[in-house]
Amino acid sequence: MAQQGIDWDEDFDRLTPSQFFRKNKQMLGFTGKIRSLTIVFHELITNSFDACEEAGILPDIDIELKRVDKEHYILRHKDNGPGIPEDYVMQVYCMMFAGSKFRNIQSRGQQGLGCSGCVLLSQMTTGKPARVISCYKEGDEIKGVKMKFQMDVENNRGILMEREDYPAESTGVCIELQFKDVSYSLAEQGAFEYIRRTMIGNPHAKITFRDPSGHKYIFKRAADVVPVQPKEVLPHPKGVSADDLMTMAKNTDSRRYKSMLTSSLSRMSAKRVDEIAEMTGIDMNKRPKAMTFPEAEAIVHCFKKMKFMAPPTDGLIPIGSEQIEKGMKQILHPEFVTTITRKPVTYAGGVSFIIEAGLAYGGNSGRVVNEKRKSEIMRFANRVPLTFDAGSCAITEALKSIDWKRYGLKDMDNTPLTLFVNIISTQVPYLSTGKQSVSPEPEIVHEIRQATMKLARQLQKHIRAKRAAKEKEKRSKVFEEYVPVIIEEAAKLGETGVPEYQEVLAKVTKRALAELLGEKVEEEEEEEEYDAIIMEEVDEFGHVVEQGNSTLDNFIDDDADDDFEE
Ligand SMILES: Nc1ncnc2c1ncn2[C@@H]1O[C@H](COP(=O)(O)OP(=O)(O)OP(=O)(O)O)[C@@H](O)[C@H]1O
Repeated sequence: MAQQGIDWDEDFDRLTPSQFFRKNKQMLGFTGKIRSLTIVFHELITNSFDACEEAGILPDIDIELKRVDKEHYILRHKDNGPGIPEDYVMQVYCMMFAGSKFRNIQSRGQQGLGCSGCVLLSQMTTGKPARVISCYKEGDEIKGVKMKFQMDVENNRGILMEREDYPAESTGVCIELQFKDVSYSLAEQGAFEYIRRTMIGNPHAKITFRDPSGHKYIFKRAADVVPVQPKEVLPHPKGVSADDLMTMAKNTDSRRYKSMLTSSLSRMSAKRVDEIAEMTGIDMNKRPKAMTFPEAEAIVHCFKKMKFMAPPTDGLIPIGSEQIEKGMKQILHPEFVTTITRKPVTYAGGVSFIIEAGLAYGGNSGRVVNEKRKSEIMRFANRVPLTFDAGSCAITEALKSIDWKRYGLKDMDNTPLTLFVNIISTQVPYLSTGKQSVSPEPEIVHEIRQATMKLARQLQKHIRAKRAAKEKEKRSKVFEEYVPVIIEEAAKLGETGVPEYQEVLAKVTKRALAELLGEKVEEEEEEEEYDAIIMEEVDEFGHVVEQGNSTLDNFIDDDADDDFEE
């Protein structure tokens, strides 16, 4: 009889992270053809932005997507960032959970998965190698290297196939990957829309995109300042768990519990540690390596009961309402725009975050569906557009819970309106590794509601003022039509000449109308001008459209296409 159950020698095995994600690529966000390609754009763009900003460089990104045949594409993505030193190139692109952002710092990347996920998808769908040119500084010298490699999934590392020096003039990375079973689309969840939204949240960036039909779109910079780099912040006592404390204790260089707690946590003074010692009876002079789990639990229990100052907020750098406004004006050319950046607050007791929001109305706001403009929601986390999994997201939940009718928006769906919401945090509580939706923590939902309700009130004022102005014009016309007739007829009846009445009429109509509308008579306020349109030849989305040859062709030898014949 065949043996039942587990054959431990035969069956017991372990997966490398790459093997795990090869089996579960949906966990990296790679589901569906359109979505998969958008996620690739997302990963490469966010990495370029993070790298550029860390180095104080205004991002200038060139993307080219060539269609080889239906659902088979070559993607070239080039940035002007600091580049990746040669020794790290294959780790970045072939090793899952490897990166430089595992600190308590606000950045778009958090997990060390993005780049290698793209290489994995490319390899899984085409079997083609990745090609990278990296130009980086070593001392005062700029070095360049050109590499061709594949991912060794079984061992979570890269296999180098070719390498040569590259004559570098400036720093940056250019990666070329091939994909099958993906699809380029102009739909809301497609790659083009992803770039459009990215530009609203990142007005300091420039992206040049050549689409598969050869159209070149230039999304120009609307702001010339590199965002201030957020500082790394220590975790707040209210935000740590017993397990976090155990990890700190294992990895600290401090020699006592006391110094470990004061140096690893924010808002933790020696006096507060003495209070904890008194409450728990734990000797705070012990060596951290000796910390037991029950001790860690007791300390965290104290944290929960104690009062601390809110976490420091210099680790959070919002886009800023002025910049959001610039981004929205640049891309949407709205009739009206209003933005807000709320004060930092915390969720889960100790993780700080900031909500920012913008509302654009009229112009190119909203999305065109069946030739009609509908309202649209643009969700962002740390400036990155969240394009998928809207249903479960805190932003959707908050916006759904608002009674828009109270703000005069009776048919919200059919209003030409774009609502922008961005959550800034060192720890955005994503619902999955795909990082497409934010967990609906009550504090986050509350903040989003407060921000958007404020914007809705501003819009209501604008719509009311517009309506009143129209009404004014209508009534003015009535006065202007009838008053001259009355004056002329009265003159006839009184057998006198017609007096000069135009100047008086102008004054009277203004006053009479104002009284009718219950307003104070004031000088008309001049509308604020903005130089939103800095593009030359624009298409329906308001972007420069050019035709011509690819500029990227010279960057990587064009032997990529040869691989298809292999
Ligand atoms: N274009 C680039 N220029 C310079 N460094 C880069 C670039 N792309 C990636 N890196 C480096 O490679 C590391 C790994 O990137 P990867 O996308 O895999 O993860 P991540 O950005 O850290 O996190 P996440 O998985 O959440 O996106 C980054 O942390 C960064 O240090």
